[in-house]
Amino acid sequence: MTERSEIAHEQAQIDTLYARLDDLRAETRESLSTVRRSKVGGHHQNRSERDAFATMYEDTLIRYQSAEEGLCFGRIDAADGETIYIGRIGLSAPDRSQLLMDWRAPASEPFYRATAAEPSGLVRRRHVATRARTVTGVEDDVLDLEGLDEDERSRLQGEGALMASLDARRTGRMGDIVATIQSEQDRIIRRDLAGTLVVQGGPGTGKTAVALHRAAYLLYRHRERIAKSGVLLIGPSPVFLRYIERVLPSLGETGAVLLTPGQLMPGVDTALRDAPDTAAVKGDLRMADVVRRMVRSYQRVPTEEQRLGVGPYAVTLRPADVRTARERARRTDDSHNDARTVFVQVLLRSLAEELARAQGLDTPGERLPEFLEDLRASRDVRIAVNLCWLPLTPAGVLDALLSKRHRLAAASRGVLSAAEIDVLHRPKGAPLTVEDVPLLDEIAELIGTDGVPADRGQDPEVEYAEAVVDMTETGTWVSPQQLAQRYRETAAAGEVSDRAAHDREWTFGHLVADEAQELSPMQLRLLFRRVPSKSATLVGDLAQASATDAGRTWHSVLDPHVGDRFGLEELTVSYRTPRSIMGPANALLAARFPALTLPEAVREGDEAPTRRHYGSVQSLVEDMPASIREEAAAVDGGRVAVIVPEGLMELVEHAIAAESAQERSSDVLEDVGFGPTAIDHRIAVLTPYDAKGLEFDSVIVAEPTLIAPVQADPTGDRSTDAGIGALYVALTRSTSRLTILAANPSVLDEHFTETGPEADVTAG
Ligand SMILES: Nc1ncnc2c1ncn2[C@@H]1O[C@H](COP(=O)(O)OP(=O)(O)OP(=O)(O)O)[C@@H](O)[C@H]1O
Repeated sequence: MTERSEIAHEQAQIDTLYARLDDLRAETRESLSTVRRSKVGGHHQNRSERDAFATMYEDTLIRYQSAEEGLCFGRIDAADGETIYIGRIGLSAPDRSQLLMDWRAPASEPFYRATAAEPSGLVRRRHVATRARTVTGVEDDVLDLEGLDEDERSRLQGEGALMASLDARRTGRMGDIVATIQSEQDRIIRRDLAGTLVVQGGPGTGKTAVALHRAAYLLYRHRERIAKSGVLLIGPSPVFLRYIERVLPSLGETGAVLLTPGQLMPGVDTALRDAPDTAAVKGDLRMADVVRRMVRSYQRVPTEEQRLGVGPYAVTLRPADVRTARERARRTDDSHNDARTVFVQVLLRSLAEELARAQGLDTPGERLPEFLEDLRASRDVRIAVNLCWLPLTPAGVLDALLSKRHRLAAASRGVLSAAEIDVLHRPKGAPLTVEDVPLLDEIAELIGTDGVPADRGQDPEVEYAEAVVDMTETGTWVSPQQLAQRYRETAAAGEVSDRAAHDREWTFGHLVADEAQELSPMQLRLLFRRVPSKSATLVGDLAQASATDAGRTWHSVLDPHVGDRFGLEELTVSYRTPRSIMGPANALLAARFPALTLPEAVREGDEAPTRRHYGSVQSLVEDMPASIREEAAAVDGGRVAVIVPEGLMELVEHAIAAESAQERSSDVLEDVGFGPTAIDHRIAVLTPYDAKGLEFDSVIVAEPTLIAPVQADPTGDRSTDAGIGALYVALTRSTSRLTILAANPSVLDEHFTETGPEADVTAG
């Protein structure tokens, strides 16, 4: 058959599938309206049954809606003549025969795994490309060995479909890759739920894509086990979470909670980051000891006896009695605030004996309750008891620890050095940082209370629900408010996000952590507390770590948390960054990380990277608007990132604002974004940290030496390679164009050729 007749054949199939999808959607909408109409009145059980049905229909509708674009993207033909169509969801005909197989079903596995060398019982795999509901092309991989030579082409499956998707202009948001998952990725996506899995891979190897598809896979295959407890998804920054937030809804999945490490403690939402030396100390596991000692320091035995007034009488508080009460309380093994009840009970009992004696009695006897009440009413007693065992809040303890030097020194004695104590010390009431969150959580664990008032700016349920509704275009039938309300009320995804926001003790069914190389030991300790089963997927790249440490391995990172009980997979092909950029970027890294496999780019790239020299930082910044316009024009509607060292951010913002104020006609500089919503704009100006995990058609990196300083290090000690990871991140964000603007020499000089003198116009 010719390609045209093949397309016509597949069009007929696709038409049948969409017709079935339309029928099912109409049926579900009808059922949902019926349930909603009958929603008034009835007793509690009826109402909750109706709510359960409404929930089910809403979820089903969201799934159907999310499947509209690219409903079916392939088919496999088995050697025994059976043909299976593969799609975003499963569909069956009214007679229950299978029309379309969900990509996550076991029967779909060969679509992703089969190669000419190992055809998995297939003779052919076909990729079907569609636009809206129209078939635009078919591409076949012939898998029958008889029909093929030994051929390396089998390593990349569906090469045409893959390349088309990789070459497409970026939209600012990550999309799913169901149609073109590669076999090394599929193997990871379908790994068992149990245990911890680490996926190491260079920039653009699909770690984020794999992590998200794995979450969707696990929610599908183990819905019973993990949908109720949910999947916790951690990403490095708010802008990153915004970048990926549509992928799971586009796969029809809503049962995941997306948080940054600054949001892991209920009631706290911070993106402030400590300086690297402070962050390193706060992230060290020794801090668990320090905060434990700090909490215990609130359980004090006075050095002397004290006289306490109780109405007209006086009683003596004796150190020995306090010690006995403290021991009894500590023996309960309860947390500080819970054990305090026992402490107070035991201590008040002994004070009641005193009070009885003060009133001429041998023992309190039947008047005990009355004596206890008198003791509780005494201000002296209340103060004395609190001084011995104060009820605590996590924020209060942390603030005292970090702002009171003597307490910090006492809690850290023999654990931290004087220099480490110095970098921790800060003024009272300083705002909370991301690195404080695991400390707060550790304290909360020890004192047994959430204690922190809720302080989330926006309602996370409504925000998430909006993304789901927007993504799946279900707005006509389900409003974000309805969905968010349901999230709050039902045992579905929403309860999970609600609990995550309000209940520190909620435990998740699975953890997915992206950019896991950024997680400190204390952050990992917190995360594994949220997932006691240790069922986790951690994806990251040691070479992209902000804190460069060439000696760090995944074993050293995970040893304190799971020992050596974790699986390690490696991804080696960069789908994002072309060879023209990946080559020199890898060269920068190769000497520093000899143990790491640096990724091979799958695409050649048409554009050589550019490095421009300026006479001064000022001329570089002044020329920035022109550089941006040039790149925006070159990618014609695509996305541009300007990656700027933190120290230059203000200057750059100013230069762009000044230029765009002058410009009258419509100009790309009017569509420049900063901060967490930067990616909603054609031009995103980002710090190297915020650029983590993102990708753009064109990337401009400003003054690299402010990201990774050139070290004059005669000893050749590579451990001083600060910022190399961050610079590697910046360089590898591009899918096609890279421009480096530099006024000063940088570590890139030896790897990226300077562009000719015509670029040097502003040099002075
Ligand atoms: N099998 C695939 N089919 C189509 N596109 C893919 C595939 N695998 C990866 N990609 C694309 O490659 C790009 C890089 O993927 P991703 O962001 O997941 O990489 P990463 O390893 O997380 O990168 P980084 O470490 O830089 O954050 C994305 O645009 C992704 O959609």
